[in-house]
Amino acid sequence: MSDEWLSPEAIEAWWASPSQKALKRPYTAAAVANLRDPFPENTTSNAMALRLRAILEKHHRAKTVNLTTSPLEMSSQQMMAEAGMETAYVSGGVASFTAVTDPSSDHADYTYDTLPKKVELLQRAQKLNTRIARAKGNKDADSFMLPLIADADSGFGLYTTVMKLAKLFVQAGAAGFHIDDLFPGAKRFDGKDGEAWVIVPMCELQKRLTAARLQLDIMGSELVVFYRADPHSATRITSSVDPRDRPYILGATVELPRHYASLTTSPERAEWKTKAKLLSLDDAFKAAYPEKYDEFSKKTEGLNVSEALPIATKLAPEFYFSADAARNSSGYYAYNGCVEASIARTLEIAHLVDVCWPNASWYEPVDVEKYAKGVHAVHPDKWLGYNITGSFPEDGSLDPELKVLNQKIAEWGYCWQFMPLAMFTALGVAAKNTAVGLMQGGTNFYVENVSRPASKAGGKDSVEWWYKKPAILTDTAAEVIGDCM
Ligand SMILES: C[C@](O)(C(=O)O)[C@H](CC(=O)O)C(=O)O
Ligand SMILES: [Mg+2]
Repeated sequence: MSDEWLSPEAIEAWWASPSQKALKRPYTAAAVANLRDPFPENTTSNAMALRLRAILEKHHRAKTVNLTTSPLEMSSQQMMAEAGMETAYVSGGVASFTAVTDPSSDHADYTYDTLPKKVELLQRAQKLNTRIARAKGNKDADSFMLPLIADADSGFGLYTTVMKLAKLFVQAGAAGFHIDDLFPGAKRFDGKDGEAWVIVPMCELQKRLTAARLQLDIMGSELVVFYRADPHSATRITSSVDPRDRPYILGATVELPRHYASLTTSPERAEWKTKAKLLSLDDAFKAAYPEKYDEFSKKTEGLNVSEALPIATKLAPEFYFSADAARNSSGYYAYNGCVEASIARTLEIAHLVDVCWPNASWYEPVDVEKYAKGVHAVHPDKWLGYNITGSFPEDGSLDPELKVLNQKIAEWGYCWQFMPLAMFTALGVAAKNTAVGLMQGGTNFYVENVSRPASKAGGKDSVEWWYKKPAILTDTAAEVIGDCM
């Protein structure tokens, strides 16, 4: 145990260092020192996180974007490194199919240690690669180590789980992770009924990110925290408690005999939504009583929906608005997802995170540009991330736009972009060719179409794994141990 490690002054000095100085903590260095373990366990994670920080800053300054994907295992990860990719993403969506005992669509319902375990495996694989390369005399062996940016989803619970999760990621050697504002357990991808994208209130998001930051500080961690903003896709929010969510919470403006939650069929629900004329409290009041809106607005500043509603009805006794009527059978409120909501949230929490990313399952250029402008207007030095997961039109209609997409993304100020499913899908394509080839061409197909191209693809080093590559380490160890005769 070193005095320096447990000294609040040393923690403050670290907070003033280049990697940390843009962050603002709502707690003291003394509180962090009190919570520290006797010894730091951040070595690999810190080295990789500092490497990631340098990469992000380089691209941010040059107005270029670092594009990457999600490796499934050591082989695809090594190919990414050899191809010159500078970072790698560890996707929860991919893990839902490949790192669990019961694969399913991505509901982020795997255990909270699933992604840290995946990171640990990939990290150790990278280290193995590095040892092999060094044993073969490669002076640049270190370049095989890609900083891994992992999916921490919603943090899997309240602050204690978030802290445990952050700890596991540091121990596993992650360079970064992202946390979103989804409600754990409610994530769905079909979204047919508009109930799939449920976020927590602003205060809960802030607690999550503060908990993550606190755990990283406790561990003396340089890990890069990404806020994945989901409000622009959200259709539901678990609570109306936070005044900052008031502009986006929707309520019925027409009184109907039954509330939304009591309806069971999709057509009934759709009809209800049309008849209820959903609006936010402010928009509803403004539309009904434009002449009284300024007074309402002044009197309700800083109040949440339930606090502001009685003031509205005092000013206009005939006014009807009910956020409760629009709650669904899980009790969640209706939410007007829009890019403005994502920007507003990002600006509230920017001091706690290093990278901000508007999560989208499809290319929405107008919103992507708006988000970057909105965040950079206030925080010009904040790194921005971007992803596209969705499928692309097979008729090629979007191809001309996609050809210049990365350049545009970079111009708008994004320095990191990833396509989480690219490698997963590509391996499927390669697997199909291999399976069909083996069926038709037998062993000779393997030699001609797999192992020989693998040797060529690896240059001096074959990309064929099995015994050939790591054998050099076994031989070296055997030499060191000797015969002991
Ligand atoms: C990027 C992502 O976090 C992932 O797990 O790969 C996805 C995003 C998506 O599929 O659009 C997710 O978890 O939602
Ligand atoms: Mg995910």
